Amino acid sequence: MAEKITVNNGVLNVPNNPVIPYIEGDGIGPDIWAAASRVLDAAVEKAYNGEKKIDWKEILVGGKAHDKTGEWLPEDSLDAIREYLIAIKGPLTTPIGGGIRSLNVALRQKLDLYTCLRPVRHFTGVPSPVKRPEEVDMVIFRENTEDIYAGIEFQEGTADAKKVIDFIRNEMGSENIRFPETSGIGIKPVSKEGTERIVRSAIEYALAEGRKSLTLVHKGNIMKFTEGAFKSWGYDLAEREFGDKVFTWNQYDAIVEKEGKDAANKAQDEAEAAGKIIVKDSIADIFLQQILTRPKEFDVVATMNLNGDYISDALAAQVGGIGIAPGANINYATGHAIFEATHGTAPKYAGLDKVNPSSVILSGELMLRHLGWFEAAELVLQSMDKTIGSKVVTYDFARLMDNAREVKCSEFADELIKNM
Ligand SMILES: NC(=O)C1=CN([C@@H]2O[C@H](COP(=O)(O)OP(=O)(O)OC[C@H]3O[C@@H](n4cnc5c(N)ncnc54)[C@H](OP(=O)(O)O)[C@@H]3O)[C@@H](O)[C@H]2O)C=CC1
Ligand SMILES: O=C(O)CCC(=O)C(=O)O
Ligand SMILES: [Mg+2]
Repeated sequence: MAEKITVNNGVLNVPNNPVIPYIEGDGIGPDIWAAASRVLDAAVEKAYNGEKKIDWKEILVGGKAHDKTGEWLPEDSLDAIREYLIAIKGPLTTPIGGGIRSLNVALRQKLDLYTCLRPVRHFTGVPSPVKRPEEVDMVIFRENTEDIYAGIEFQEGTADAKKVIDFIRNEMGSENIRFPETSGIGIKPVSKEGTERIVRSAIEYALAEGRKSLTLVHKGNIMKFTEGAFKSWGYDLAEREFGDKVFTWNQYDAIVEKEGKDAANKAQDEAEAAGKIIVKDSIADIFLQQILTRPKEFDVVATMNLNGDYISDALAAQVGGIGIAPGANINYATGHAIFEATHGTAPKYAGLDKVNPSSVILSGELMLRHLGWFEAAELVLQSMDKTIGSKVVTYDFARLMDNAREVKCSEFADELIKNM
């Protein structure tokens, strides 16, 4: 009998037949969801000989919801995720420059899914534009509820924009709005609480997974009280809450000042040898260069919303592209989580049964792992390795590989199931 997943003190209780809501998504959503759900079902069936099975429950959000109910994000759908805790979704369209605000962002905000977890690793045989893609093995913790991404914006020419601009100029005395008559305005909230909970999640993950370092990525030299504060709050939290489990670059600098560079290097070497997490930071622009030139130096990454958005697509390119980039939006305290691919609705490919379903399949793999269904998750990974290794791939990989056999989205799912 199908049952609900429940949570007790942050620990999930997962029955053998959990109800899991899914949102098919817009654009390529129906193609990739059809392929992904078959693969996930097959992995669970094979791993547990039919003892476990997911009871998928469709919920409507996006174009399909609007067509059927007149609403883009029906309250019923939100209630279903609140009730069943864990959901998985395809991509949802957001119009540019006007129209509805992002439903993807709204889901994250309404359910307070503050962690956007995006692991980036290379699968053997996947084509890449870089020489050593196997050196990329990073896990991005993107803050998911704040920053300029929160959607607090005032359109150019409106009374609201004028009011905000007048306030900034007249009450706050700022002369820095270059063209006050024709500016739109966006607000960038970054809080101590928001920073601390994402950095805490990232350090807990790094410790649990035996990772080596955490890099706080920011543009704090320019945006001092938002991105700069993220860095300072992050270091403070690491030292305060994780004590001798971490060694931070703050501590390194303090040793340099008192005892010199050699002593600081020695302290860092000792910390590494003792298995402590090295907490460091990097300014966002140079970080984007160094993930290309020195990927081995980066491991777990914590950053704000917009940086995390850019970084996740840039890193995905290094390991074969956005067609293979999974993700999850999680609130570790309430137990709510929505698993979703990093990419969007790729409208030009909608309905062609062409695109790579791997991002949603691997988001499902993350979900299985999150549920504690490790055997099924492993089957998905093994079969992905085997299928790509035999050069049976969708168009995105085929165009970068020699002698590949290009298959459709649904055929790629068939191959994965065959190879389990
Ligand atoms: N979480 C979400 O639901 C997200 C939603 N969006 C929304 O999606 C819409 C379209 O955004 P857009 O900027 O075009 O970005 P997309 O990620 O949708 O697509 C950009 C390009 O990425 C490649 N791509 C995307 N998905 C796949 C896949 N599964 N397999 C292979 N290649 C893939 C294609 O490249 P190529 O053309 O080279 O083949 C595609 O043209 C927008 O409305 C945007 O707001 C965007 C990101 C996330
Ligand atoms: O919500 C959207 O339309 C885009 C979101 C996005 O790019 C992301 O979360 O990576
Ligand atoms: Mg994005």
